[in-house]
Amino acid sequence: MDQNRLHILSQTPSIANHFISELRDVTIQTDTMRFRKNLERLAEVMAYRISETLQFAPQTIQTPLAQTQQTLLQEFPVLATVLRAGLPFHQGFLNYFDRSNCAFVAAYRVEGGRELTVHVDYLAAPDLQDQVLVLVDPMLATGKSLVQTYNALLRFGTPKRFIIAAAIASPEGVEFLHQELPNVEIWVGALDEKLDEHSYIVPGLGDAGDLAFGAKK
Ligand SMILES: O=P(O)(O)OC[C@H]1O[C@H](OP(=O)(O)OP(=O)(O)O)[C@H](O)[C@@H]1O
Ligand SMILES: O=c1cc[nH]c(=O)[nH]1
Ligand SMILES: [Mg+2]
Repeated sequence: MDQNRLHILSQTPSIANHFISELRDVTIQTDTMRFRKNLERLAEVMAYRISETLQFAPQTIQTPLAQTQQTLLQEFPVLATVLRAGLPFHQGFLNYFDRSNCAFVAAYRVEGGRELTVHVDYLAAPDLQDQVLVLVDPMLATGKSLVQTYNALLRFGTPKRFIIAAAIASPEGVEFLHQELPNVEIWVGALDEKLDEHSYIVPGLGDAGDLAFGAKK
């Protein structure tokens, strides 16, 4: 796998590993508020790490006592999020990139057929032309949701840089994204072993949307 286009937070031991293991832990994850908070906390760490790769420039700031030069972000990335599991992860990014414009997409996996399909309907986005786009979704399983979401977002303009941020990814999903979206940069909390026969990530954490917001009927 191309290391320049795939960044795995858990490869560098940090407090993020605690958030990831609590997300996975079958006992701790039953506390839905803690589950959402851990997604948010992991997103904050990832936002910080991604911020180090963005463009900064010196800017003059007036304190009550004097002027000082600070090196500040030149532009905030657009944060796009896939409902519904994406919401707590999105909040973590927004906590740090607090001036970002946001896009929301409703995409869901339709299970039960011979092949898993993804349905995209609601889409609201700002102008994406020449923006840095960060597409956040905690689970990168087959990668179909993210590829379809990105393709649907292109009608709002072509970003100059495209970053995907996920909590947990499968090797199959990462491979698929690299194939379908040649310039994508992928950031993940952890890269897991495989997908199971229902396209769930193993070991993974289960169904992120259900764990955050309750089982779908
Ligand atoms: O990589 P893929 O195979 O496309 O799967 C990943 C998608 O699955 C989850 O959403 P889900 O469809 O379960 O919807 P939900 O957030 O409403 O639970 C997750 O948040 C991703 O969007
Ligand atoms: O393992 C998976 C795969 C897709 N969506 C989830 O929430 N979990
Ligand atoms: Mg789900």
